[in-house]
Amino acid sequence: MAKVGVLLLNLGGPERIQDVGPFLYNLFSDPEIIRLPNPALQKPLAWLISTLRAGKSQEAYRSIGGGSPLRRITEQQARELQSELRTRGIEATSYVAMRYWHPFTESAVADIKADGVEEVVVLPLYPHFSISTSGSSFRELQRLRQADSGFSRLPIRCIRSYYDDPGYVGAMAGLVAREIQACPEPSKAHVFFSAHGVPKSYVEEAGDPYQKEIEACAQLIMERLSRDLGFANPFTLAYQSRVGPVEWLRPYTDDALQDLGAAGIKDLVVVPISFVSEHIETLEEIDIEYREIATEAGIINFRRVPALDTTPAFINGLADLVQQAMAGPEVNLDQAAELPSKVKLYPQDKWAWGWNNSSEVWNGRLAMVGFSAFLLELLSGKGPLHSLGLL
Ligand SMILES: C=CC1=C(C)c2cc3[nH]c(cc4nc(cc5[nH]c(cc1n2)c(C)c5CCC(=O)O)C(CCC(=O)O)=C4C)c(C)c3C=C
Ligand SMILES: [Fe+2]
Ligand SMILES: [Fe+2]
Repeated sequence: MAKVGVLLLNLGGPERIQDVGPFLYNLFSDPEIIRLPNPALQKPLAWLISTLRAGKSQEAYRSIGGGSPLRRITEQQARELQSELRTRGIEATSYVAMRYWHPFTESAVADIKADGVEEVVVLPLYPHFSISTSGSSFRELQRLRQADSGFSRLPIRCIRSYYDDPGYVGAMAGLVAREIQACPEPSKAHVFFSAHGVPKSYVEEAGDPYQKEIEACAQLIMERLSRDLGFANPFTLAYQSRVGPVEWLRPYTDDALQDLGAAGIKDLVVVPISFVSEHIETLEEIDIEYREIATEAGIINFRRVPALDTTPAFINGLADLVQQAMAGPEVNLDQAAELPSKVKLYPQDKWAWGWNNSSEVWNGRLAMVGFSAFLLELLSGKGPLHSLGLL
């Protein structure tokens, strides 16, 4: 039997407060996170945004103990998946590849090669595909494969997403059911799915299937709750973690919580739907920030469903996915990262008046020109801001 390497993809998180700045710089340097018409400006802009955001982010990481638990949990998931696969007679070894922090994708690939792995199964720890998450990690792996003939020779089977997989959906429904049952009047609890947001343009202009996969997933979890346990609770889906000034998927979680409070909802079961591990956006954003907003809006009982972490039903579901992938054809990284509709992100080259997509593109371009001039002035010490005594 071939030696199988299961490569788990995740985003990574700063383990100590001093990691926050460099972690954010890596994240904002990724064109799949911030898309610029001019790639030369990516790094300067990443530096600027990470510098501006670092204070707020550090404060959030401090409030959850000084760092992200993502590496510890992901490595635990990897160990438990490996042991489940071995129990099933599959000689697999699992590896963790983080996109923006340690252990980086390069080091996972180096370990795969050093261990003499003969075939690879790529499994994102993102159940729903997005350009900004699995898509970005697939592209990073593709770059490494193209630069390395040893790695590129290994057969590869990529799992693109599994938002509709019965194992994953069942594991989520099990966790949601426990929180509904813990409510004073279970049948009255309102189920509130809070998915990580993405900018609206990813979906509407670039063809990101993320929103469709999230909507279908929430529906499937509710159907499973109804089929297996007879629950017929009302539910809402909203999007959290907005960053920057552009429009993201709506409704926003904070607005939706206020609306539900105003509508008289008292018992809320909050389901963090895009995440399979506890991390800053569950522990800080939901448990602290959104809980406060909900309480102010009149919600009395705010119960947050825990993330899947190493829930046995989830680990079993992941093992099933790996087994299915191994039994199926090769699926390369290009196929895994492909978008259903290929739409250019910056199609509007013609000027058009008004607040429209074209004006947003031109605003972005003008901002880039202004930003470059500012950087040049900072470096050269000469320019209009110095003349005015502002620098
Ligand atoms: C600016 C754009 C961002 C997009 C788009 C985005 C999408 C996205 N992210 C996750 C999951 C995670 N994000 C995490 C951290 C994180 N993400 C962004 C920005 C975007 N994410 C920032 C700035 C940060 C850093 C934290 C902060 O300052 O807010 C993490 C790691 C968290 C940890 O514990 O360290 C995860 C995981 C998903 C699922 C997603 C889109 C589908
Ligand atoms: Fe994120
Ligand atoms: Fe985020």
